[in-house]
Amino acid sequence: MLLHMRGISKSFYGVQVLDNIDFELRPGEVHALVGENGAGKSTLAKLISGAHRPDDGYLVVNGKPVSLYSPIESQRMGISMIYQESCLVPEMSIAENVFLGTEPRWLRMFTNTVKMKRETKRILRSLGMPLHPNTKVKDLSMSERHVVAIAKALSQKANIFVMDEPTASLSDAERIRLFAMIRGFKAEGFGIVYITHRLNEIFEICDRVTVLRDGKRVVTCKANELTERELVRQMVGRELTQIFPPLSSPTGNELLRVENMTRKPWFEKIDFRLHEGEILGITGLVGSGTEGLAKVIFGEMKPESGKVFWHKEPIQFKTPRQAIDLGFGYVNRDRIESGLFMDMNVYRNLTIASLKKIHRFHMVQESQEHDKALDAIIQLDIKTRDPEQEIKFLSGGNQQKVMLGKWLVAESDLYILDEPTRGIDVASKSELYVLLHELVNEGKGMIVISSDMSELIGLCNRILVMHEGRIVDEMTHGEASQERILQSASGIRG
Ligand SMILES: Nc1ncnc2c1ncn2[C@@H]1O[C@H](COP(=O)(O)OP(=O)(O)OP(=O)(O)O)[C@@H](O)[C@H]1O
Repeated sequence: MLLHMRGISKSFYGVQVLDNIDFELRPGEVHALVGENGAGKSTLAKLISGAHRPDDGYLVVNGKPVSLYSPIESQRMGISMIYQESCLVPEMSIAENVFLGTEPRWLRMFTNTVKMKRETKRILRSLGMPLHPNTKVKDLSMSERHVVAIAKALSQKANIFVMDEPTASLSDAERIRLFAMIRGFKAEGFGIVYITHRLNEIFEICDRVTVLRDGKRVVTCKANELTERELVRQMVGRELTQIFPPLSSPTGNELLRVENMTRKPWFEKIDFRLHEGEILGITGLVGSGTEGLAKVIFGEMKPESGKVFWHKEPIQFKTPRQAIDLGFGYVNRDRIESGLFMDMNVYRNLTIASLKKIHRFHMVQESQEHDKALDAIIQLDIKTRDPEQEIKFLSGGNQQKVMLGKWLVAESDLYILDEPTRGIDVASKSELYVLLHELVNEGKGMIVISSDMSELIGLCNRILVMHEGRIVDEMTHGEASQERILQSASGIRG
């Protein structure tokens, strides 16, 4: 057994987050860890990687009991936590990142850069990605950064990898490459703890699955012993029959019009309209221009040319503040950059875009602020011990809900949502889809940018597909299929 955990319990400020958990990892196994937002998955992962110490229970790693519970000890024992790109220093080269903190020495004094580069090159080759060790991490794509994070783990001679939502920001092609790499690790006898909300991945790559619910282990079994429906029932504790609410057709007036909009190198000559009551989906492969388009509409980036009309009146934003004042809300795909203030409490993060409305004599009306924020907490079922809690202590999925909640509190009229359900569990997703429908039924407009094709097809009235900065296809809800979207996004059709 590579990893053996028995009777693990953990509380934060008196709130039990993990309760008597048993978990194990065998050589050559990918063991999925799933559950709703806040179920305790990341906390368990942090216990394995030594970032937290259990209140009760014990861990045995590669046959040795863990005593210190520190990241350095767990690294020495063969564990590596692969945090997407966040553990890398963008300004440093690949080789410097791979050996950061473990640089090979020459005469005990000087860094042996030649050895460092040679070793980096060898590891990258073995991973099937022959990047130059001198390349700066900031110049790499998301999946290349991922490979560097894995190379770093391998350089530390790890045989247990903990991956927390590793495919969340990867394209389809990048995901396939990661899975090939994981299969290689299995063949070497390495073990992987794999946390995901994408349930189809469990059947594709995982051998066993453990479901957590409210900090308790509900079941551990072979992945092929469960159907997706049963898995969801175990996670949620009830049957979840319909994910998407029925679509109503938009009948409203034109809300937004984008005309001949260009911002190179992101996109060119973009034209589209959005109506009251409409959910417009926009999709494309990584680099197709969808992210830049959202930023330009929200005033975060200036267009080179083109016009935007709001209720048929031309508008030109100098700052996002002007967009917010006009009723625009924008959920950025990157949670770190998104305008969440990690050291502020949940209340303030939810009301930050609406403070102008709840000011009186230059003072924030606290009771009004709390009232509005609590509505959003209830509507989105945000799991927080106390809304006065700093948002950094919320689980990832619950932070994502706060990003959306901010625009509910602001009572926005246009929602630009870029990957809005990233990191959100399946039950919360279905509740969120109902909420989005309620908003458009009130006459609001919504642009949903998503790489999840089933989400687009289930949720949107119309879908635009972008390829290399241009809109290459447009389809109604009835015309949409995964095949057509994929073909258009790859430039095969249109
Ligand atoms: N350092 C901390 N201090 C206080 N509470 C914490 C801390 N870390 C986690 N929690 C709480 O523990 C609970 C479990 O969080 P955890 O991040 O493990 O959930 P998760 O299953 O990974 O959720 P998600 O799917 O949203 O990522 C949450 O209620 C969270 O707010």
